[in-house]
Amino acid sequence: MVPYPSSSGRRAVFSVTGRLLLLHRIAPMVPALALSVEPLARRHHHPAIRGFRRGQGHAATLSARITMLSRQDPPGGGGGGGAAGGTPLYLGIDFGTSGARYSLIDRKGAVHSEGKRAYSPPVGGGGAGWASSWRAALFQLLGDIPPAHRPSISSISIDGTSATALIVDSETGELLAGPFLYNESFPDALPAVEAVAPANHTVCSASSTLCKLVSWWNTAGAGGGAGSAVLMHQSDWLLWLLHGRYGVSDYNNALKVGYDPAADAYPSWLMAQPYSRLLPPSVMVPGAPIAAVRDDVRSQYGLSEECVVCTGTTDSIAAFLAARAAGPGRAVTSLGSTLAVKLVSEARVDDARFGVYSHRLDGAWLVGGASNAGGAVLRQLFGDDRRLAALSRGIDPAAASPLDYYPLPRKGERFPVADLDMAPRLEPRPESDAEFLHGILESIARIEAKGYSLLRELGATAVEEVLTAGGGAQNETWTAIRERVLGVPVRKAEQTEAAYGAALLALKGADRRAGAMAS
Ligand SMILES: Nc1ncnc2c1ncn2[C@@H]1O[C@H](COP(=O)(O)OP(=O)(O)O)[C@@H](O)[C@H]1O
Ligand SMILES: O=C(CO)[C@H](O)[C@H](O)COP(=O)(O)O
Repeated sequence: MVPYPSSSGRRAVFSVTGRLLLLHRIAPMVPALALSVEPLARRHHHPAIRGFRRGQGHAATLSARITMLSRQDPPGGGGGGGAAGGTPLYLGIDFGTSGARYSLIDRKGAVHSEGKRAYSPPVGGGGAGWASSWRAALFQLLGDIPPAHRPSISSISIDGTSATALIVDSETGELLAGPFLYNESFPDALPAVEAVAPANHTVCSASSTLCKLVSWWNTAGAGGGAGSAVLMHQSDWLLWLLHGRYGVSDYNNALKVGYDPAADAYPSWLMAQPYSRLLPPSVMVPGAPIAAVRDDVRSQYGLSEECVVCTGTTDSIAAFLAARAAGPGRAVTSLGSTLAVKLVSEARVDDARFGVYSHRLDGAWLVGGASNAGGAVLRQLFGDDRRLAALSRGIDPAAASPLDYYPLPRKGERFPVADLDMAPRLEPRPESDAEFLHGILESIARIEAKGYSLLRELGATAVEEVLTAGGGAQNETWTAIRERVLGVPVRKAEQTEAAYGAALLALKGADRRAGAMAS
């Protein structure tokens, strides 16, 4: 057995099959999550963890396969060279649907290092496997950062997919239930949520975080099983792995559990519910300093004692931040696995009937929603991105496709139509793959256009320009099709990765901490 370096009173050993098992209890603050991690992770002795229990109380054997896709060292500042003169650096990490990425920037916004890791759920599926994949990807990415840069990292922030939540035991750190993913729906809980929330409130969607919490509460929590259970959003949980404190979130992630960003508080109708005690009590602005990095993680990865972990946001808001769109009428469409629109609006608009909600960002309202039609269906139908790019080059974006699809990866749509039972529509399929792709790209553009016109109909500021983020932003043909269909200028953002937006939040958090220390 290979002894795991003991630290803060815990030990774990790798079994001969390279599986990480914990021999005895560990410091309660250390995240508890037992997984049999492929030997790959052995190189990064990340904090040991405890038995991983889902609602059934049985240890789950999970294997997270991590594939390092790429790491680019920036020209001139890469490899072991490190930031010149120890320039303070700010780390953003994005946990999207298909993978995790990091971006390490300086105060001027120059990228000193970036990288990504694809993750895949363990064989046999299972929600719990996602937590182990995310956790493994987090520590793999920290290990991918050039060691020479790490002491200069002043702050860290993480974005995750919205309405993605976990139920954790705050006594042991063990995962009690979930993760419940952003596009999973819990219609069983909808009547109970609609009975307490205002009509058409953001939480009145079966995929809302509140429906996920209430569904768990009705099956496991109400009977007293909720003792020390707490709700954590995906980015809260990943940040907690770094700082070890419970009860902290941000007002973007907390929106879909019912937090009111205008009042900057949970509404009384929510606080009156028995399950409200699971909610994170400290909901802060995105990019607020939380705490220093935990000693074991800091020493493991060579981070500075000054490095501070900061609150995060959701992935599409991080992408919005990266695009630096400013002013009413400016919008960012994230073309990732899904299609998420964010429009800067003077008026707040929330209407669960259409999957429309408003996020607060500093003094503005980001009105929008997210459709399940997006890159996921492209990958499903055309395989890798290179083929997508090659086929796209054969399409004339000036010609409108006569094909009328609704390209969902599976049943269920959130925006601009909130319909759990909406089925994909991808017929008739032409002989030519290029024609088929043209129809799909144009049909997703029509969904995007419908989304922006719906926001206008509901009272939001009219869209004047759209910047594009996410993997689909690379597709110039699609950009041209979208510009024709939307009827407003559409262009690729200079920074298309949400991780860059998370790094900007880390920069804000470092400045907030400096300001607080100075006052
Ligand atoms: N050239 C391209 N044209 C259209 N879509 C693309 C292209 N390259 C990548 N994509 C899409 O981008 C998506 C991945 O983008 P990303 O922003 O990483 O998404 P997420 O964070 O949701 O996983 C994939 O679903 C893929 O289909
Ligand atoms: O679809 C998603 C997956 O990438 C988004 O995370 C999410 O639905 C968008 O939510 P929000 O508008 O709260 O950022």
